[in-house]
Amino acid sequence: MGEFMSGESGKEVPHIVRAVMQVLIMEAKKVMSQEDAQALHQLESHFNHMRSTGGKWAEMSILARGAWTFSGTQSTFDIDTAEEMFSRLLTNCLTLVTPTFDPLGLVLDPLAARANHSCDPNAVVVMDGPELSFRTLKPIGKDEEIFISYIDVTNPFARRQDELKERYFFNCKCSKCRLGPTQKEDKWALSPDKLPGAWAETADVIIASAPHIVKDPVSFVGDDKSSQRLTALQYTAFSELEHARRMSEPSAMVRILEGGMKTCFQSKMWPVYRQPYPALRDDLIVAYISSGESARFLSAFVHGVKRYFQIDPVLFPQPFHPVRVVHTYTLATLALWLSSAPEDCPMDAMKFLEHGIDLGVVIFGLLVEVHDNVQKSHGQNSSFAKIIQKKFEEMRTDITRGDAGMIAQVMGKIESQWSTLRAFGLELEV
Ligand SMILES: C[S@@+](CC[C@H](N)C(=O)[O-])C[C@H]1O[C@@H](n2cnc3c(N)ncnc32)[C@H](O)[C@@H]1O
Repeated sequence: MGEFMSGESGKEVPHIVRAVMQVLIMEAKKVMSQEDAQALHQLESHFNHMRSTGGKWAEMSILARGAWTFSGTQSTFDIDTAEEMFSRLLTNCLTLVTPTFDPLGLVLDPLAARANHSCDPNAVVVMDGPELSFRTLKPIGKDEEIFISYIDVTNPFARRQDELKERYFFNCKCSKCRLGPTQKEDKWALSPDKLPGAWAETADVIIASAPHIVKDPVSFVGDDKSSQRLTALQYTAFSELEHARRMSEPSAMVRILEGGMKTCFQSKMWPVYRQPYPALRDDLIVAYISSGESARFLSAFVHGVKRYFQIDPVLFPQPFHPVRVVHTYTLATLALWLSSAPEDCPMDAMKFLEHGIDLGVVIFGLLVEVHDNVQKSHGQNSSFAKIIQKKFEEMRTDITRGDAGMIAQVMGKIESQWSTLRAFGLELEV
């Protein structure tokens, strides 16, 4: 099974361009096995569909031409072949990620590319260096089709449908989409007419400056005035998420993400698990950590606690869902940091004491949970499972210090600590 990857930072040249160049060169120089080349050419490309997308294709075609030119394969392939390869990779590449889902580039695996999409998938793709595996989320019977997700399936119905249509050229009719916009992803906390006055005014200002927003099909809530206001706020919150994702500087990201979260929180319309509210929080946790500022680690921890109790169990119902396991591990790592660096953050120790939080018990409890689920989420022999095993052993040694009875004592405290921790997370208003 051939596998080619592209780019690590890719700031200058888009990953997709590097990937196309790499494939064209591999084919031209015949370093790709015949079997792989055959598997590659059998993949769906949607070339004709893409060419009919007007302005969007004009942009893509420039990138495809660039890849063809810089690959130096013009004497082997014509531009149509290069453009078709571009479409094929766009349809079939997966994002190359670390075991903790940090994006690195693109990967194309002709076998993995055969998996179709569902917004209620029975499998999830996990990567570990050069290895790619499908981990089950539900029992899959013999001859039953394996479905993965190509997009963020926690998004509302219209957004999922739009993304799949635009990028993959199909109308999703999965078990979840067949139910339409009726599921948890589409629930508002209140009906649109309950929008607080200050936010109604903010929405009116947004609409006055860009009236087309109220018809945006992906954010559309309804035609009456209150629904139009909610459409405008939903459009704005998603735009803020996209804006933050284009930033490279953590403090700029923090500012924009906090603004987006304010829209979701203060308008009172968003349940804590409705997108883009959780995505803004996820990115904010990462931005706080990336800022390297110790004061922000406590904020990251508190948001992580809220996510752990109130969001992840709704968005990822399986405790072994790899994303949920990684989030729990991130929380354990933050707690470890907070417990070991009180001199950097003198307020933290006080804050935890005031709340009756015993960080040692919390860290151990979180690590027990990750340890219990990592075999299913990432696989027993994965590098992530090995890291968890090592951390878990270190923590166990630290707790026992020659007295094996200490583990039982700590385990006995986990339950009461969990209600203290939950209450601590609930105190965070945003
Ligand atoms: C990565 S390929 C998946 C494999 C492809 N079905 C094949 O047989 O080679 C992605 C393409 O498969 C099709 N596809 C994937 N999931 C689908 C679904 N749930 N319903 C309809 N078409 C789907 C779309 O044409 C999409 O662009």
